[in-house]
Amino acid sequence: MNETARRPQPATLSRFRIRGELPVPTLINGLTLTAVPLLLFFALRAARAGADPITAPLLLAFAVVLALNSLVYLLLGYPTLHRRTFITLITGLFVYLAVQAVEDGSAIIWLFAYPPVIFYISEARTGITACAGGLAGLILLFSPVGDLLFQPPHSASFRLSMVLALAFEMATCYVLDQSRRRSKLSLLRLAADLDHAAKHDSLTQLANRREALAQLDGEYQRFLRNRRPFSVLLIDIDLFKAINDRYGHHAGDQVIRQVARTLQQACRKVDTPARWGGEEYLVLLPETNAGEAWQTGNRVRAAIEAATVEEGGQVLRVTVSIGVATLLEGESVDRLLQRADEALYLAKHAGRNQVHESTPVANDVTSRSGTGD
Ligand SMILES: Nc1nc2c(ncn2[C@@H]2O[C@H](COP(=O)(O)OP(=O)(O)OP(=O)(O)O)[C@@H](O)[C@H]2O)c(=O)[nH]1
Repeated sequence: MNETARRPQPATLSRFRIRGELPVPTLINGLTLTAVPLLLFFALRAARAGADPITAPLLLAFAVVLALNSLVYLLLGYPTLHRRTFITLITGLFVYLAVQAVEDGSAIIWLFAYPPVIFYISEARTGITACAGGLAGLILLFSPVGDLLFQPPHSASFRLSMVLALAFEMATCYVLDQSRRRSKLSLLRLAADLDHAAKHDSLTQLANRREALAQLDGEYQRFLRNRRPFSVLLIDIDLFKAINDRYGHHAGDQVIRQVARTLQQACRKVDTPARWGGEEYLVLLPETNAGEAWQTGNRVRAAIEAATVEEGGQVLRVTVSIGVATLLEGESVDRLLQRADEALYLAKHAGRNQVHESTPVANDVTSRSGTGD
C-alpha cells in the first residue's frame, strides 16, 4: 500500500474517530435532549402569551421532529440522515427565531449556539458555508430590506453588537475547529505510522516476523472454519555471508531489498511475503494446496535467480533455497513452520538454489526437490 493510501487525509477525517473524542451522534442526541424541554418551555410561554398563533405550534413541531430524529437513529442507525436532519432542523429553527422576533426579539441570542455545533458536527466546508450564510442573513435582516419585511424590534446598537459578536464567535470557532482538525489529523497519521512500523520491516517494508505470525494465525483460524489448505514458503538467500564479506554490508542490504521486491512481484496480491529475519523470508500463501505452492516456490526461485542488483559498478546475482510446506489436517502452525524449516535445510544440503517440499509420511518428513526447470 502506498503512503497516501495508508495515511489518513483531511478529506476523510470525519470517518476516523480518536479515543476520547465525543462522537457526533452522541453530541446530537445530547443537544436534542437539552433542546426538546427548552422548546417545550418556550412553546408553552408563547401559547400563554397568545399574541402569535404560529410560534407555539411551530416550536412544538421542532421539538417533536428533533426527538423523532434521535429516536429513528437509536432504533435504526443511519448516522448521515441523523446528522443532516439535525443540521436542517437547527438551521430552520434559528432562522425562525431571528426573523419572527420570538420572545420580543431576545430569542435571536440563541444564534450564538449555532457556530460551535455546526463546526463540530459537519465538515469544515459545511461549517464555513453555514456560518457565512447565517451572518449574511443576519446583516440582511438588520438592513433596511429586513426592516421592511420583518420589522425586527432591535435597537441600532444591539444590531451592531450582535453582528460583530457573532462574526467574532464564528471566526473563533473556525480557528479552533481548524486547530482541532489539524491535531486529529496528526494524531491519526502518527497512529498509522506507528502501526505500520510495528508490522513492517524497516529495510524491506515487507511484513515483519510478528505480523507474519499474526497473519498465519488468521489463516489458521480460516482453515479451521473452511478447511481450505494454506501453504508457506521459507526462503533463505544462498551464501549471503560471502556477499557481505566481499562487497560490504551496504551491498548485502541492497540484495536483501532486491529479493524482497522480487518476492512482491512474483507473488499474488493475497499472498503475504514477510522478512522472517536476517536473510530469511517467509511467504504465506492463503488457500493454496501443495501443488500450487510447489509451483509458486519454483517461480519465486527462478525470479530471484534472474534478478540483478547493481552496487558500486558491480552487478550482483543471488540464488535462494526454499522450503515448502502445506498445512495438514490436525497440524499446528508451529509444526507447519518446523516442516518448512526442515525442507529448507534439505534444499541447502542438496546444493542450494532449489525448492524442497515437505511431505510428512508416518510422522516423518520426506520431500521432493528440484529447481523447477
Ligand atoms: N547486510 C546484511 N547482512 C545481514 C543482515 N541480516 C543478517 N545478515 C548476515 O547474513 C549472513 C547469514 O549468513 P549464514 O547464516 O552463515 O548463511 P549464508 O552465508 O547465507 O549461507 P547458507 O545459508 O548456508 O547458504 C550473516 O553474515 C549475517 O550477518 C542484514 O540485515 N543486512
